[in-house]
Amino acid sequence: MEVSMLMIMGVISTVLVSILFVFQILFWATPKDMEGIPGRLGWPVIGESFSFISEFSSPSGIFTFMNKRQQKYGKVFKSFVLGRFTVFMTGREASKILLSGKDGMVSLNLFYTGQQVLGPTSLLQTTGDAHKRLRRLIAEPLSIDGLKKANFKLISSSFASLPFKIPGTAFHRGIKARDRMYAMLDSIILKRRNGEGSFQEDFLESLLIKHSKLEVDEEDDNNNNKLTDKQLKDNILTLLVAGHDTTTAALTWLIKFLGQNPLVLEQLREEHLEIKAKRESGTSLTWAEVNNMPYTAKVISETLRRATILPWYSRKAAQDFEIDGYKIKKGWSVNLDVVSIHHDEKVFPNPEKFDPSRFDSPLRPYSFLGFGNGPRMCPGINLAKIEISIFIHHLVCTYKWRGLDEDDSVQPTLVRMPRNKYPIIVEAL
Ligand code: HEM
Repeated sequence: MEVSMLMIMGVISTVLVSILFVFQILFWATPKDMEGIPGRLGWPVIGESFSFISEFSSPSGIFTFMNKRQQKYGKVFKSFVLGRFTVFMTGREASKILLSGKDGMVSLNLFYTGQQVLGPTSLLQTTGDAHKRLRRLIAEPLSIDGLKKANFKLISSSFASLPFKIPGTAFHRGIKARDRMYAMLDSIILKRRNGEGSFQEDFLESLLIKHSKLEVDEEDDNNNNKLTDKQLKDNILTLLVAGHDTTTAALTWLIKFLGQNPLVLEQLREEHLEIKAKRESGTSLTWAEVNNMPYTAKVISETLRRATILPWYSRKAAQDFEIDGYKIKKGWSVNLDVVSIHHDEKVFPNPEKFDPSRFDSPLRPYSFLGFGNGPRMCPGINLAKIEISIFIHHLVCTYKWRGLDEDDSVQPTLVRMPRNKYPIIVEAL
């Protein structure tokens, strides 16, 4: 049964893809409105996706792809990548317009597969006032005050790229993983509501106590402060997905950059050994200590600048607007090229160098976007910084390490990560 279903679905998909292919070859052209935007679309159907993906995995990452085209066409150019007509843009002006979300100018532009896996009430799928409300409710336990109480555990989940829900595909596995996560959350929520098991003061508990209700009651004045179980589950999943790969990638790049920059490591270690020396032996790091690690904070920012873990921020124009003299039309996919912003020589001289002292004095807004900016700025910023700071403390106080494979290529996934995952040999100091 499973095999014949598979075959039928395979044939249907092949026919559909072939029709799409022929259609695209026959009618392949820039959408009329986009003609005024410089740039080229590349081959029918695939556009410039091959060079996009192959340059994505090169040591300088997507920067080469962007830089070549910016030299030729300027800060705003069009392309066709990963199945979409897209306008790429860079610079502080573009960041301000796309990230500040002023006047509802843009909305988030998730791929179809991401939309399916995350569920309709995820923070990433809502816009405008609904988004603001969800952020207020979901992000509160992630604030510094919330975190002081919480013991938030991150579990991995998966995203997929090709939209074929056929057994064996990444998309299918992602949907299955999502369903397993929902079932797990259902059973945990039920147990907690019935008071079964030991009480746990964690992120889920704080959401359940404060916000959860079984159904939205239109008559209830407090409605605005409550979440249904569906909204709770969609958003816990969203936080897990958004928080897991980003944090692990940041830690991997951090270890790589520190290994390659012994002077930075030495200065970082000094900061942490000093903190450790002042602490009574056997006690844990305190909030006051984590909040007073100035050099560590700069090392984290420089890691996020140099690695640019999320290399572009994707939006959909919610209305017509103009940027650098080009008219952007409602419905277009517009991507902010963050790698170029983080490698702008005027703001970050010698941009390839790993140099935390760049953050000695404050930068102009929208020059550094490690956690984004505006209404969609990362709500996990505090949690991520705390996790990384604590990790650094134990790492540099206890261990030394060396890289086993200095291959510099990058994994071609949405979250930038060294392709070899940077294996190391660790020894006690
Ligand atoms: C080093 C780790 C992290 C980095 C570099 C990072 C980076 C970012 C960036 C750049 C954005 C904005 C993207 C855009 O404007 O399109 C973002 C959004 C987001 N991040 Fe993070 N993040 C990290 C950790 C986390 C953690 C730990 C969580 C959850 C606990 C999290 C949850 C989210 C969510 C839910 C959004 C979407 C917010 C919205 O659309 O309103 N992130 N992150």
